[in-house]
Amino acid sequence: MAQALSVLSSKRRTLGPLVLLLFFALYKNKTTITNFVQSTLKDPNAQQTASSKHKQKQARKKVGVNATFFRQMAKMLPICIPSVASRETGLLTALAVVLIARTWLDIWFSAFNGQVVKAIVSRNREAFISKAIFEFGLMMWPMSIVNNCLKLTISALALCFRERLTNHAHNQYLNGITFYKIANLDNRLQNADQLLTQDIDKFSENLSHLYSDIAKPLVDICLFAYKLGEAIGGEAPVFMIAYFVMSGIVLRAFSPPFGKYTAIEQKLEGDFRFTHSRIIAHSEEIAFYGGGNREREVVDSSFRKVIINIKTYPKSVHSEICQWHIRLCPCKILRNHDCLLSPDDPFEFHANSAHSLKATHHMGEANTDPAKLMEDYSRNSSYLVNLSQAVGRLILTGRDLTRFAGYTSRVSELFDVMRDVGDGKYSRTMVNPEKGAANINESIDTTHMKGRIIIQDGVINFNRVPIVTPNKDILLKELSFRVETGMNCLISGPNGCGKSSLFRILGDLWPLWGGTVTKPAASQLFYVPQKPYLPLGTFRDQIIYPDSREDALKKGYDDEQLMGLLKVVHLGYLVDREGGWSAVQDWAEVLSGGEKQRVAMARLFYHKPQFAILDECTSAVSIDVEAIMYQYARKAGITLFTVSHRTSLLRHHEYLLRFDGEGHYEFRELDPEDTNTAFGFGHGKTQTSDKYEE
Ligand SMILES: Nc1ncnc2c1ncn2[C@@H]1O[C@H](COP(=O)(O)OP(=O)(O)OP(=O)(O)O)[C@@H](O)[C@H]1O
Repeated sequence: MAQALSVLSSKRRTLGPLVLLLFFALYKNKTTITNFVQSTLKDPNAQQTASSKHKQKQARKKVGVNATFFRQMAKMLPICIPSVASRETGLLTALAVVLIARTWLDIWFSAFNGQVVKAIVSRNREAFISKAIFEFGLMMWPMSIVNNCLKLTISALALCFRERLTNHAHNQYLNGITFYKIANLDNRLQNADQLLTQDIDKFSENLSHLYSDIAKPLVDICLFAYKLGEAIGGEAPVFMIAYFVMSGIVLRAFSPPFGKYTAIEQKLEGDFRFTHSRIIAHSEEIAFYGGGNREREVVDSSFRKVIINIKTYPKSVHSEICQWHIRLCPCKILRNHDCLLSPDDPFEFHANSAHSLKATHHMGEANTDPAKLMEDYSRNSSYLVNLSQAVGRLILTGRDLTRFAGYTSRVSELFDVMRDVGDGKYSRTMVNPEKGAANINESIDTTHMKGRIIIQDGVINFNRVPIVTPNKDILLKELSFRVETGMNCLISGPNGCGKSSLFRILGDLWPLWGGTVTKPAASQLFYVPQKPYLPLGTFRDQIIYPDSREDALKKGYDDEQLMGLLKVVHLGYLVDREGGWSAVQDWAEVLSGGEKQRVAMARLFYHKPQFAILDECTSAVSIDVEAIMYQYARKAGITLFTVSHRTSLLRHHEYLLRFDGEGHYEFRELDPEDTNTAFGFGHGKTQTSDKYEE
């Protein structure tokens, strides 16, 4: 009874933190309260704002420990732990063993503490030396080994999770042209690079910690509660656990939406990183324009958003309240509890210890030996502190779990988008013409589209194919033409009329909305853009990309053969200049614009496809070398589609496909002398860009 009264009196002290929490919750929810007051006063404007805000809120995804989180985890966990016989299961088991060992050592340490205190109080020199020096010295070894094993196992587990998730993500991201679709068709993900690198890493690290953060306190609670029950009866652990459960519920109810904050934080970090990546990618252009200051504004503004988000987010205030309420407050209460008197006050201790232990000692008669009482005090106090810390840690893990939900939401969205895009579904925000300029989110399922593809060698045939952008803008209602091997075709038209779009449809980058496309297999179509892509690797890799050296040798191309191709494009000098075929450089920086375009043409000759699409890809090449390259292509049996405004190219083509930019086109045989109609001269929108011909 005395104990119960004491517990009640201690409870008063918990009101302080609860009041603080209430204020904190009111502060946090002030927007909600304002909305509530406004709607109660029936202000129509306020109501409208509240309703539109509500719609916006609904539209925004809720990130937290909810049903969605558990669904997402149910999909992610099998990726992280693929089977019972996996490395991860082994590490999880090892971690469980280490955690139990750690708790066992904590229990040993609590008992040891008591014995050392007893030795000091009873002035037993021998016991003190054997305990404090020998036993403690001996136990330091397993303690440090267990602690290190704990850290090592957790980081090994995080690494395994990261490896699994990253491999899974790479398999999906680099499967076919998923990476292109994510960047160009679907606009749900911004900065996929941040998701694939940082977010997966953070998710893995948090997941591995979460396991130990949940498992360790649970083991601690069971063992320390049992030990404490044995020593002083069941009331103290029961009261303590009840106190913490209540605190947990209150803290959980009033805690800020950590999951949402984490998701926003990661997105802003991704945007910030993107601003820097752009500076690296476009350093030359920015330097020529002297755009350093402008870029600085962009980078600073992005960084400011990151900082403001972190500062606005009352993480530290909440964390302090939690720490105080959960860790320190109960310890203080329990220290003041009548069974555990202040050791600073030995007289009071002596006077009250017998009564206290009698009241709380489960084992029956209290011992009045001060040394024994001191030992019990020290050991039980240690059990209590450990128990309180374990329950406190478990509750704080709830907060970490909410933050973890933020990473889970981002990584899971990455996997969802990759899966959708891989299945031919994409979603994008489009301008809704019926509702002014309002943006709408539209999901497009390309698997239900009516377009048909027929694979056939030696021909490209478009039969009533609409040219439609991913935004569903119709550039051309129907396009029909047929080109067979040997019929080079020039494509002309004003900017933005859909020339490149035609090839995106031909190359399966964009969905086919209707009609029939007949074309050879993908390996027999080759695309050469105006700005050629130069991969990481050796100079040889630039010519044979995406083949490896082994592939090239299998096709009969050794370095000598490759040199033959380089000579066709007048680049034979480059091999010596750059240090040989195996030299590795940042080729995009080292080569000039014309050299890059000629490397791309050498690559075309190496692959020798049936058809090639040359999209303004010789704009920086001199006319004489350009002519040599076109003649070589014809000899090699490569049929060309050329997008260009250069009149010098007319003689290399037999057919013309001309768009007028207003939804019309013509397909006809080409008269090499007829430069006016070929390029639509006189048409307001058409322009030439041939700097070499003047
Ligand atoms: N990923 C995309 N999403 C939405 N619209 C796009 C996308 N790419 C291009 N477009 C739009 O499609 C239209 C046609 O673009 P396309 O690149 O085919 O033009 P083009 O005829 O090749 O122009 P240019 O001669 O300037 O290269 C343009 O209005 C462009 O804005």
